[in-house]
Amino acid sequence: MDFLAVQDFYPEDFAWCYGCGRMNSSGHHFRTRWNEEETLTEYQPGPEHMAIPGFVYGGLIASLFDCHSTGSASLAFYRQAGHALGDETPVPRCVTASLKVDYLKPTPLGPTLRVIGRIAEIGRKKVVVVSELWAKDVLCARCEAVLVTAPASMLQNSSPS
Ligand SMILES: CCCCC/C=C\C/C=C\C/C=C\C/C=C\CCCC(=O)SCCNC(=O)CCNC(=O)[C@H](O)C(C)(C)COP(=O)(O)OP(=O)(O)OC[C@H]1O[C@@H](n2cnc3c(N)ncnc32)[C@H](O)[C@@H]1OP(=O)(O)O
Repeated sequence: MDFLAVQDFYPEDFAWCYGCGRMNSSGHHFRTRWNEEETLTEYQPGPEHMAIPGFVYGGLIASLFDCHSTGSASLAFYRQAGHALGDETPVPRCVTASLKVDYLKPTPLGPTLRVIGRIAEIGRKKVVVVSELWAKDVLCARCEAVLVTAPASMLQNSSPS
C-alpha cells in the first residue's frame, strides 16, 4: 500500500464492515487518510456499480460517504489525542448515528471518485463530518454525518462466528 489508511488500523474484530473492513473479502475496502487538515477517500467504481448506463448507483455513494465519515471521525479522535497512524494505541472505532446525503449532479461512472471531508465538530464522543464527492472537477454529492464512538462495552464478541 502506498499510504496508511485508518481502516488498516481498526482492531481486527471490528474490521469486517462491508464498506471498509479489510477482513471482508467481499467488501469495497474503502480507505481513508488525512490530507493535511482534510480527510480523503478515493474509490474507483466498477461497471457493476451502475445506476443507469454511465452513472454511479446512489447507494454506493452513500456507502462511500458512510465509511469515509466513520474513518474521518476515527482519524479526528486519534489526532486530537496526540496519536498518528502506526502508534501502538488502538484506533477508536465509530458508528454512524446520522447520514444525510445530497445528490447534486449525476455521478459519472468512469473517473476515480474523491471524497474530501472536513471535521465540522468534535466532542467527547461525537464528531460531525461534512464531505464532498468529486468526479474530476464536478461536485456530485455532499454529505453531513454524525458519528459516535462505539462504547468499549459493546466492542466485545463482535467477530463473525
Ligand atoms: C454495525 C454495528 C452497529 C451497532 C453498533 C454497536 C456497537 C459497535 C460495535 C462495534 C463497531 C465496529 C464496527 C462498526 C462497523 C462498521 C461501521 C460502518 C458504519 C456503519 O454502518 S455503523 C451501522 C449503522 N449504525 C448503527 O447501527 C448505530 C445504531 N445506533 C446506536 O447504536 C446509537 O444510537 C448510537 C451509538 C449512534 C448513539 O447512542 P448513544 O447512547 O451513544 O448516544 P447519545 O444519546 O449519548 O448521543 C451521543 C451524541 O450523538 C448525538 N446523536 C445520537 N444519535 C444521533 C442522530 N441520530 N442524529 C444526530 N445526532 C445524534 C447525540 O445528540 C449526542 O450529541 P451531544 O454529545 O452533542 O449531546
